[in-house]
Order: sequence, then C-alpha cells, then structure tokens
Amino acid sequence: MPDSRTTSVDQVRRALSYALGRARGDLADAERELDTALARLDRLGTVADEVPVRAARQRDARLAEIDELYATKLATLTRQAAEAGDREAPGAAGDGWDEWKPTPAERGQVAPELRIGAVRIARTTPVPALVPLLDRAHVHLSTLPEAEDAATARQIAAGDAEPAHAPGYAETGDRVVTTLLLRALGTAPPGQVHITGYDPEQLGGGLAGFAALANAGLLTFVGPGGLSGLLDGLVDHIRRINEKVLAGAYTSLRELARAEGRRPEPWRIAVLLGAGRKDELTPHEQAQLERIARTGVACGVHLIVRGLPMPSGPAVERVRTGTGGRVRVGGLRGLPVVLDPPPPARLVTETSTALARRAAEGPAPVRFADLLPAEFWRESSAEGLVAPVGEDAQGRPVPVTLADYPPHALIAGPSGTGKTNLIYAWMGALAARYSPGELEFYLLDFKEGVSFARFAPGRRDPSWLPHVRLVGVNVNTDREFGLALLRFLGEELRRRADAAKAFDATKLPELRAEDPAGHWPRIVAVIDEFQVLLNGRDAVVTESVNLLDDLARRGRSQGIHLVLASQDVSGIEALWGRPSLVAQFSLRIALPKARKVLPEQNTAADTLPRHHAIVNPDSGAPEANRILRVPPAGDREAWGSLQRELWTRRPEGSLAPRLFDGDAIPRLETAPDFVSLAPGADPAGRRWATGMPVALLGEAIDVQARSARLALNRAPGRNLAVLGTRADEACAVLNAAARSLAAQYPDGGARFSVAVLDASAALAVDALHGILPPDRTAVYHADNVTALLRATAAGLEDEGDEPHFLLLYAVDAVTPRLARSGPAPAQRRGIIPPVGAHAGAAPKPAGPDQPAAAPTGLDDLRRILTAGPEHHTHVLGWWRQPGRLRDDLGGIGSRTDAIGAWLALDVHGSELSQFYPDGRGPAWYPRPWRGLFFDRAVHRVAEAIIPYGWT
Ligand SMILES: Nc1ncnc2c1ncn2[C@@H]1O[C@H](COP(=O)(O)OP(=O)(O)OP(=O)(O)O)[C@@H](O)[C@H]1O
Repeated sequence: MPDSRTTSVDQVRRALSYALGRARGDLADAERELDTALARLDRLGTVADEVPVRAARQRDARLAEIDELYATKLATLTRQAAEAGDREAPGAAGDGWDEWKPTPAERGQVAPELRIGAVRIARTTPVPALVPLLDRAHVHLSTLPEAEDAATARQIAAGDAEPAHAPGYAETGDRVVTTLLLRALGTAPPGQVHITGYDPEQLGGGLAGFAALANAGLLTFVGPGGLSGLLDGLVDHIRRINEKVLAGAYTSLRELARAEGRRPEPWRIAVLLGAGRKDELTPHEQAQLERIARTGVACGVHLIVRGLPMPSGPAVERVRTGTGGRVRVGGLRGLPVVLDPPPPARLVTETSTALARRAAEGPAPVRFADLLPAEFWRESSAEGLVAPVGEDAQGRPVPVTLADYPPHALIAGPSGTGKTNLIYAWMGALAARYSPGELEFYLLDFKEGVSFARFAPGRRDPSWLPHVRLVGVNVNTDREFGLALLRFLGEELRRRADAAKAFDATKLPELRAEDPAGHWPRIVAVIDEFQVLLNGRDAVVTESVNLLDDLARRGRSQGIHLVLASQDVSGIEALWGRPSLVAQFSLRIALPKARKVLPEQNTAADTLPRHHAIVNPDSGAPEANRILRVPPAGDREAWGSLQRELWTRRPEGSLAPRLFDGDAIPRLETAPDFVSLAPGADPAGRRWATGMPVALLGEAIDVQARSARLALNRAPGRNLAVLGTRADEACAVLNAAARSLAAQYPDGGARFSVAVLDASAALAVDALHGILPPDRTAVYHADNVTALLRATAAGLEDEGDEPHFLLLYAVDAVTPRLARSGPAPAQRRGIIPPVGAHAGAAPKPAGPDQPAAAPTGLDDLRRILTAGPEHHTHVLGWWRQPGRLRDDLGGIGSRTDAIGAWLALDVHGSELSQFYPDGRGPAWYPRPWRGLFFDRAVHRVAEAIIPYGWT
C-alpha cells in the first residue's frame, strides 16, 4: 500500500505540475493541500508505528479519505486542463482526424499550439498534449531509452487498451512529424508554410505524404550534401527578416503580425532527418544550427530535427519517442503522452494537393476590410488626409496622402482596369478614418452608369455615405454640371480664403487652429472621366479650365483637393496645354497600361499586373513608384456593410447627399423650391421672398437642387416664350410654370387663362385639371382664343391687382388666323401700339383718309405682351419656332423687349441671335429633355435646365 501510494503521489504531483500552466491558482491550492496531506501522512505513519492496532485502522481510514479527496481534486484539475487544451488548439490545431479540415488563421491571429496526443493519468480525463511550433519553438525528436519507454508504458493509465498495432520507435517518430506538419499547414493561411526536407538516408520520416506541396514550391528537398547550404540559407533568411522586415520596429514576426494585422513572410519549417550519428554535423553546421535554434523562431524559421543533435535552449521543445505511440514531451514535464492515431494518408495527400492548388493561384487577394482602421473616425484632417488604397508585395498597406504636397491626384487606366474600384477603396479607407466633420466628398461621374449612386440613398438601401455632399451620375451630356461643381468649389475656396484672412491665417491648418469651433473639413472632389468636361473649345471648357487652374493652385492651402480620373489622359489638350496646371496634380496613380499619367521615362505601368496600381506622389518620378495590389472594393456587400456602419454613426441632422442623375427626369413635386411654395408650407416661403409670383420652369443644372425660376413682377417684358418643336418638353415647361404659380395662390387670387392651340398640347393641359383653381381658370381653343385676347387686351387697365396668367400652348399655330381676325366685338380703346413702344405711349392717330383700323387678334396679343406685365398680366407662351415669335412681334427689325425671358428647346443658338444680348446667339446645341433658359433681367449668359416631368 505505501509503495503504490508513493507512486501515485508522484504521478499526481506531476499531473498537477502539468496543469499548472492552465489552472495555476487551483493547482497552487491543490499542491498546498497535497503537502498538508503528505505531512499528515508522515505524522500518521509515525503514530501508527507507535500505536499499531487501533491506530492502523484509523490510519487506513484517513488514508482512504485523503485518497478520495485527492482523486476528486485531480479529476477537477485534469478536466479543466483538458478544456483549456481544447481551447488552446482550436480547429485544425486540435480536431480529431474524422472531422479535420484546414482552418486557416485570420491575418494577425497568433498561431496556436498543435495537438499530438493526450496526457494519460490513471483515473482522470485525458488532457490534450500540445506542442508549440509556429512562432513558438523548434521541435527536437529523440528516442526514449528502453527502460524509460517501459516505465512510460507502465505509467499509462491502466484502463487504456494497448492498440492492436503497436508502432516501433521510428514509426512513432514519423507520426509526430506528420501530425505536426499537417496541423501547421492546416492552421496557417494557404501558402504561408514552406517546408524544406533534409533526408539523406531517404527515411521518409513523415514527409512522404506531403509530396504534392512540391508542385507549388511549398516543399523542397535538399540532397545528402545539402545540409550546409540549407542551414546557411536559413541563417541568411533570418538576417534579411531582421534587417528588412522587422527593421528594429518589432522583435518578432509574431509581434509584427499582432500589431499590423498582417504577416508579410511565410513560416519556414526545415525538417532535418539524420541517421543518428553524432559526428554527422561539421562545426560550421553545428554553429549555424545553433544560430537558427536561437534566432529562428522570431523570424518564423522553425526546425524539426530528428536523428541529429540539437543544442538546448528555451525555444526547443523536446519530444522523446518510445514505442507503441507513447512519447514524453519536455514541456509537459515529461508526463506520459499517448499519440493520437496517425492522420489518414488520404487526408495528408488531399490536403497537400489542395494547398498546392491554392498556392499556385497566387497570394491571397487583398481584402477591402484590411484597409479599414480598427477604430473609425479617429483621425484629424488638419494636416492632410492619409489612407491606404492597397498593399505592397510584402503585404504592407501603402498609404496615400492628399495634403499640401501632394495636393491633387490624376488617376488613369484603360477601361476596365479598376479606376472606379480604386476610387471606392480609397474613399472607404478615408471615410473610415475621418469623420464627416473632417472630410467631405463631391463626386461626379461623366461616364454612363451609376457608379457613384451607391453613396446616395436608393430604393433598396436607404443608407448613404455621410461624408458625401454631392453625387452626379450620368452627366456625360451635362458638362454644365461639371462646371457648376467647379464654380461651387471656387466659391468655397473664396469663402475659406476670406475666413483665413479674417483670422490672419493663410492655410487650413492655421485657420482650424484659430477657429476650432468652425466647420472646415477637407474637401475631396472626384471627377471620373473628367476629359468629357474638357473636350471641345467652347465657353464651358474655357471657364472650366480657368476654374481648375485656380482650384489646383490655391485649393491645396485651403484643403480642397481634386482627384481627376480618366481612361486616357493623353488626349486632353486643354490640360496638356497648361503644364503649370498639370504640375499641381503631383499625385499620380496609374493602373495597368495607363498612358501619359506617368512621364515617358517611367514605363512601370506597361508591365503592371491586373488589380495592381502604381502610386507615385512625386509627379511620376520613377524612383517614387510604389506598386500595390488593390482589393476589390466594388463588391456591394463589402462596401454596403461599411456604409451602413458609417451611416448609423452619422452626426445628428446629417443630410443625404444631393443626387443629380442626368438620366432621370426631375419631379416638380419633390423640388425643394416647389415644396416651399406649396400650400401648407411656411407662408413666408410662398410667392418667393419678394412677394412677387414666380414661375418654376425646370431644374437648374447645379450643385444645389434649385429650380430655374422666372419672377413675374410688374415690369415690362415679364413674359416667357418657350421655343421649339418638342411638344412634350414645351408642355412640361408651361405646366411646371402653371403649377408653381397656382401653388402660390391656393385660395384664388390669380386668374389662369389656358389656350390649347394645337392637339399636341391637349394631354398636358388635361393634366392641369384639379391643379389650377377651377373657378379662376378658363380654357380656350383656336376658335375662341381671339375673344380671350381681345377681352384681355381691352381690359388691361381694369385688371386691378389680380394677376392674370395667359398660358398659350402652341400659340404660333393660330397667329396667322389672329392676324386676320377683327374687328373685335368689345369696346375698342384705340389703336394698338406697335410692339416695343411703351405701353403708355399715345396711340397713333388715324389719318383723315385712313379709317381707324380694327385691331386684329395679333394686335391684341402684341398689346398684352407689351403692356400686360405692368398690369400683372403675363403671357407664358409656346412658339414652335423663334422665327414665328419674331414675326408675331412684328417681323425682322422689330423690338423683342416684350419677351423678357425665353426657354429654347430644339433650337440652335444661332436662331436666337435676335433675342440674345450679344446679337449672335448663345452656344447651344439642342439635346433631349434639356432647355436653355435666358431671363434678361438676371442672366449674363443663358443657363441649361432640365424640364420637370408632367406625366
Ligand atoms: N482590385 C480589384 N480586385 C478585383 N476586382 C477588381 C479590382 N479592380 C477592378 N475589379 C473589377 O474589374 C471590373 C472593372 O473595374 P472598374 O469598373 O473599377 O474599372 P474602370 O477602370 O473604372 O472601368 P471603366 O473605365 O470602364 O469604368 C469590375 O468588375 C471590378 O469589380
């Protein structure tokens, strides 16, 4: 009994020691109890000798009690240790072979210890036996002396059945090697473990099943004379990692991986299988081996050595193999371990084949998530904007800067090479680092498509990117929108410069320091396919280039940054003719096969692989090239989840960005200017700020969502002529005008006379039913419009203050008839003055031989146009040709002042010469669903607008 107790106590002491690592506190308690128990045992023994009979019984009872207590404690501890062991070696590091599959660690995750078997102690739960390898230790395998092997066999739990096949020493060693390699391969990302085998005696040594890895260069063998070279190579590699990768910033790759969330270098495992002769190593080899043993682990270089001497050291785990799958592991204080069964041969070969295939596919793609910081919105943009857009070949994120230098970027690459994707990646990385108070985006895409629309709320996804203030898509025909953005930025530049001056500051960082409560985010304006804006030689190009020049030169100090992207920047004469402007774009980003964005002598883009980019912050100087891999960032899922996350954090009161879609027909009912007119809106908002009625004609092509508007005050010329043959568009303009005017008189107070003079307008006029006040609206047709005009012309002086709006659809369809009509039935008040004469001018007296001519319907129209506005009677008419309007006004040479505002549709600029101050007409090339609006009271140059839809 005492003998077996002593053995048991010994065993337990070791088991407790093992569990120490996992359950230190419990173990300490247990050990104290154990010491107490042993002391008590001693005392009991002594007492027993003295009082043999009675005490012997008592002693046995106490010992049984202690045994029981002790067994319970031990069971608890081993169970805890087993659980801890399972946690330490999750997935491929510890799973049984039935369910085993690779579970590659996430980047930056620490490599786990690897299970080889289980610690067996009698009457307790088996505890996983873990061996440290990747980033932790080297492994040295040696053979247990026979006596120890036999003792181990005895120590193994009595209940454990001997396996049917009891492997010998060599096979047990092979099993350890195979198990460690397979688990290491399964826990690392594919391709991240490179194995080298040194097996001069062709022992196999557990390496044979991994042969498929050789196809992908993940397994190499060195021949019998190759040990020296292998060790030298590993030492060189360690030196390189220390100098170039860790570079004094980190003490190990493990630390680097933890800090940066990436692992730039694969692990290298050298399996050295000697034949057991001590003298096999030369002194040089021995020295190199020692070096590697000492310094390799920090650099991801690991040795599994068998049959060769291995220097001792803290980073060497010793595994002594016996027979029958039994081993003793140094780190487990020599406790007896029963190896797990060997991994099935098929599992080894299939895993190796799959890993080789994955590795041959190239490095794991960069992930968009890797560009994002651990915590959002922590950066200040006072000094600039810095964010990565991809990773270099070593997996290091490549930061890209927009600041004083470089202030602006040019991005180029042929179609499909990933410009849009790169912009997404960059925007995501920036938006995650800088809050909307630090950064604002203005985005414009001149190519067809809706690539930037995702940043604005959509039907499927109501979220938006809170940094985005403006999104313009499908603007390929609306260069005016690009110009509007540049004008807006120009204004902002002026505002910032003025504010800086007021604080005696010159730059944004100084302004921010002086005015900490101010809202001075950096602005990034991205214009994709910007060459569309600069194509041609018209006024839009001239003004755009001038504005670009100003923004590029002065924007840098005021935190306004331009990012211009294009498929081909080579053809943009407007830019290349201005080298000083181009020089401001010192950040150059070239995608594969990009032309001209880098200087001629910098040809790196020609050989750039797919999904890579060159970032050059030094105007393309070859030595400043940084080549990087760009992650896919266009994926709606990846992007969507970031956007939603940022959206939920948006500051209170944050407004959705303005979305301008050149392909969409705007709606009057949602136009902010209309909403503020509509009944129920703030009364102060109605009838515009000035109290005069305002007709909204269409959406202005502008950064702000505003309406093109015509103020109908009591001043000469306050009429509108819509010109062109496109009935839908002309009706849309007149309908919007009518609806917006009606909205300003919800309780009556204005008269509407609507004349439908061509069938093409019938539907549009029908659509006004229920919108115009029924009791204040009269509809006329060709057969009674003369009466309308007669009555209106005759009654102008009697109109009083009530406004009267005449909406004449296709008026030119009846003017030939109007010219013949008369005499009028109503009271004549005199002769109609010629158009252009002042309304109050005296009528031309009739000569004695000339009876007073009866005014025709056309005369009445002219009088209304001329004299009406001062009596608050306004014509909003549609003429299908400018020539007809001119004729209706009196023909060539007659004055046109009665038409103070016009909106041209499919009319060429030259046809408008008579109605334009420069006498030559505006530069206007008609395009579908666009009009050119000119109000001589407010415009210097005509502005393009988009009619509101009326259906
Ligand atoms: N780094 C990348 N990784 C994976 N896929 C990419 C990457 N870059 C681009 N792509 C994919 O390639 C396709 C073209 O990319 P993208 O639209 O960004 O090109 P582009 O240069 O903007 O083309 P275009 O000028 O015709 O609009 C897209 O399907 C995109 O998802």
